[in-house]
Amino acid sequence: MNRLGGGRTAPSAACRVVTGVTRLGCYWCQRRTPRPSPTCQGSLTSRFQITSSRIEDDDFALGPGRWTIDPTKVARLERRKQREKNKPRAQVPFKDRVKIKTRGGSGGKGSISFHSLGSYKKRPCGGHGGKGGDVYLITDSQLSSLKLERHHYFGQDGGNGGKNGRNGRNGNDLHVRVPCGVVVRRVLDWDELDVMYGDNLDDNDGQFEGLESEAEDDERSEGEDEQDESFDSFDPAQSEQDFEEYYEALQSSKKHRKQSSEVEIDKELVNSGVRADDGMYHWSSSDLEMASTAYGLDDGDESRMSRHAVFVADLDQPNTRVLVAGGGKGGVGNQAYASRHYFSGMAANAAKKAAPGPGELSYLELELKLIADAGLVGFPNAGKSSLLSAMSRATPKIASYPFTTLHPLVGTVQYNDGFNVVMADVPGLIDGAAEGRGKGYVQGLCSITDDLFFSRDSSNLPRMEFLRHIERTKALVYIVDAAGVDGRCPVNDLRILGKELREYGSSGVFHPEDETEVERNSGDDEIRRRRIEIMNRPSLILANKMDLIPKEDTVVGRREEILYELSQAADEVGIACASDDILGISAGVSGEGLQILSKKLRSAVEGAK
Ligand SMILES: Nc1nc2c(ncn2[C@@H]2O[C@H](COP(=O)(O)OP(=O)(O)OP(=O)(O)O)[C@@H](O)[C@H]2O)c(=O)[nH]1
Ligand SMILES: [Mg+2]
Repeated sequence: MNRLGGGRTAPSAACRVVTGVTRLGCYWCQRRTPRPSPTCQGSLTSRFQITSSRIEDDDFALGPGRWTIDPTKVARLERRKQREKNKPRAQVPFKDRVKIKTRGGSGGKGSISFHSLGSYKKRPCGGHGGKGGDVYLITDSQLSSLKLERHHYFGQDGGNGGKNGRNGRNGNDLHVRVPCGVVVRRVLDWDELDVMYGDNLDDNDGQFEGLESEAEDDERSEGEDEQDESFDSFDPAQSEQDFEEYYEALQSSKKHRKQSSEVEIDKELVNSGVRADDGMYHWSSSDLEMASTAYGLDDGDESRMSRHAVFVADLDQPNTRVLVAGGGKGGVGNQAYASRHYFSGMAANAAKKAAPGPGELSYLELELKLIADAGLVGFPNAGKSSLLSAMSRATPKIASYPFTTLHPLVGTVQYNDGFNVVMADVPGLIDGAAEGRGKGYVQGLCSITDDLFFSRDSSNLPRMEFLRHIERTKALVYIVDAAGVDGRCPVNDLRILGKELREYGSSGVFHPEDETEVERNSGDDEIRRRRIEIMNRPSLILANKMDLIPKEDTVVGRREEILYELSQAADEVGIACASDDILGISAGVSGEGLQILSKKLRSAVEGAK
């Protein structure tokens, strides 16, 4: 094969891609400098720098004893490559709610095998299966969107046990990267609630494997403890009796486990609703009761039941992880019974226990609540995105039409001493936002309301969901268009913004019945508190587009007048803001007032700590 991938034949369809070729040689003899020879009639006509370009057959003009590449085609390829290089990097599409399915890897099978040689002949020697890999969610501060690669995440299966006591390898754990600020909820499905409440526990195949494998573990350790038993004192009759007792005990323990399945919901353990040490999820009985009364267990509406979700974790710190689906336990190899059931027939009963445990399956709802230090709140076209792009390295879309920004975006304001303020730009608010009016993120909301897993009523107006992205901010930055480019009055705008946020904070969008009992008592409580205190946060008020108001206005002191009126309006609606925190700026044109703004922003964020 030569560099063109063609050997001494003409380039074929299978060998068209030329990768990493820096210089073309003679097609026939591959020499850089073709020499006339009896075997080579070729001559080099052009030299090009080509990397990972696609060369078509018809690029080769094979003349008598000569070949060439169409230079215009190569130049075109080069230009295309350059264009692609200069293209702005595609932004990861924003998503703040996602539903995923996770399953831990299955355990490996336990092996049933017997020694075939020497004094150990026929003695059981099957190794145990390896444990299945777990699935974790781990936070990554580099990510800002919940746009995940897949919707299904499975841990690796454990390896099977082998002969001669070789245990299977454990499956690898899987870490799913999510941005910071993700609230994880686990969807309770019909089956799970049925198991908790229903009488038909025997029909629930596979519900108790976890428990069985725990018992297997106990027995495994028992078996291992007893491995020192002397084989000289082995009595087959006694052994048979032992085995019967053992089998009976096993059966009764299984029965017991099934009967006592409700004991699994340990009332003491359950307060947090997160995974307990035994690897199982526990829910508070009140939570389950709430589910049963809310949806009615007997009405047979499975889809409605499946919407009940339980709070699992609030991942608000970077590099924290939570186990969402545990791997199955490995099957027990028959070496565990080596001492107890010496005869192959008896040990072969171990085959029942050699089956591996399945990995845990869980359906999760992930909800991203951006964690920003400051949130930008303003009407469409006020200049929020312009301000974010002027103060940080974020590249939001800026345009003169309203609702340019349809999903939240964060940027970082960097200070010389290393201090950072993360600022969130959210879609523009309008009058009635707290009741659900507005355009921001409507596409996302439609998909959410259609979603089986969310208990939102699609007949209602879509809520201003993106406001929850400013729930976790420490400070708020209100921004109004001081020049009134769209014919708006900045002072009136501020009044409306204050009113909408107040409504959102106190009742409005906030629906306590959406919260589960566990959520109310755990991490999300903090969010509720913050939400209610939304108006008490340190705030700045910015009058943007000051460049459009001349300093020497015909109306004397027009700029000062606007700032004064804004401070009056802030007092009226109860925005926590001192008079010197009301600034005139020009975010998109002259950049005036941005320096003082960065200082004020820092002190507001620091003051809120
Ligand atoms: N004259 C002037 N125009 C500005 C200034 N800041 C922003 N603009 C213009 O105002 C228009 C809207 O700016 P954006 O930053 O997209 O406004 P926004 O608040 O993000 O708007 P939405 O995303 O639609 O909510 C753009 O045409 C900007 O060029 C400014 O300081 N002076
Ligand atoms: Mg915008």
